[in-house]
Amino acid sequence: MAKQLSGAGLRGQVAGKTALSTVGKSGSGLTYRGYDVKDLANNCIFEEVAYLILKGELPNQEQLTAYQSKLKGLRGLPQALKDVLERIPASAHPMDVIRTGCSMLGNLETEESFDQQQDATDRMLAAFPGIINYWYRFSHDGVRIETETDDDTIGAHFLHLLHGEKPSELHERVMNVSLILYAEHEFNASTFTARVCASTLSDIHSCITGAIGSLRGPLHGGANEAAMELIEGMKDPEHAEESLMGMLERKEKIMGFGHAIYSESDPRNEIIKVWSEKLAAEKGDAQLYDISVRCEAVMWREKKLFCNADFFHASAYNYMGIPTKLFTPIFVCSRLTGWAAHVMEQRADNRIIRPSAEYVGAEPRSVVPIAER
Ligand SMILES: CC(=O)SCCNC(=O)CCNC(=O)[C@H](O)C(C)(C)COP(=O)(O)OP(=O)(O)OC[C@H]1O[C@@H](n2cnc3c(N)ncnc32)[C@H](O)[C@@H]1OP(=O)(O)O
Ligand SMILES: O=C([O-])CC(=O)C(=O)O
Repeated sequence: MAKQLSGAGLRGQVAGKTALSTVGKSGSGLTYRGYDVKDLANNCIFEEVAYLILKGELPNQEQLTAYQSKLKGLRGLPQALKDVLERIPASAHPMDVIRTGCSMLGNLETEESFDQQQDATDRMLAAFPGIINYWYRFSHDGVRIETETDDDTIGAHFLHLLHGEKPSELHERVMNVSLILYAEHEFNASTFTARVCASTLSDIHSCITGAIGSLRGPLHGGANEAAMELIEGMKDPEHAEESLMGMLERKEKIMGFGHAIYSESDPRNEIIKVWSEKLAAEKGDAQLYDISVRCEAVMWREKKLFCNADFFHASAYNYMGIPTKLFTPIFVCSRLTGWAAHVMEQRADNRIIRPSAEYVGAEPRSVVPIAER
């Protein structure tokens, strides 16, 4: 059954055209340029999907190899950017760090004309894992890491920078799946932010910086971190059930559940859930997974609310040793593809986005001289 889309928050209003993705078109599906996300997650690495989203078609082997080697060659960070990152305190939120890093990159390597949009996007795709991990490792461990690795995929590169060693095949695969699942999602809040900014004919770094700010909130990308904070406070499935029942009674919001468009399920959930279970088995510790499964059952039983893409990402990332505060920045490293493709699409057929407001303020009135107020 399709969700009733009306009311506040521009729900259900068509705000433009896109050829990039469909969300919930057949009730629960998600497609990128016509391909089912499940098909892509089962058969591709993230770079193939980034290529598809940014350039329109899946690459052949030769194109993919060339694209991966281009991205690998763009991983180094300018010294001026490293200097800025070193000045950001360890207490900062990594989403603020990546927002600043993106903005600083825009100062150093400004997009001077729209002809540079593909190259500027590839540079950001290659550099974002380095930006976030350079700051993280410097501020938390006091080390200045080399941001260039020889890993073929962005997923492996990210984990390599974070942990200082190449990840296992399983972890690299999960990162690829995760980055594919997060890559694109039509007119969600952060993408719409990027498109509004693009519609003023602004530069791509401004569009992406704004989008990062929108993704940060707990109602959007920040939910994967909030979900982790929730489940790590639960001792076992029984305790999870008890805690959730209390939260529901107090009418608290449960992060990682529900969706603005999907009505019965988020197709990304069943995919990442399977990988979370595999990671639990690898670790020989299913506690977080079992707690998450119980949360899913309770939320459906009590409220008909389902896990969105973020919920099982929490346990999956945790099993791979990723600190909770880096969860949403990984989302950024992926969604950058969708944001940039939307910026390009907006630029190709642009009219400034400028809706109207229903005025609900004071009736017309005159200024009373300040001495008489
Ligand atoms: C990658 C992503 O960005 S996915 C989204 C990540 N965000 C979250 O997980 C945050 C938690 N979820 C939510 O806040 C919401 O479900 C959103 C923001 C995702 C969607 O918001 P909406 O479209 O306004 O939700 P919707 O119209 O379905 O809400 C219906 C009712 O269910 C309630 N509800 C929706 N989600 C939840 C939840 N997670 N916990 C508790 N109640 C909820 C709403 O409060 C609303 O109740 P009301 O009518 O009494 O106000
Ligand atoms: O579409 C939305 O509103 C939020 C979402 O799931 C996403 O951006 O991936």
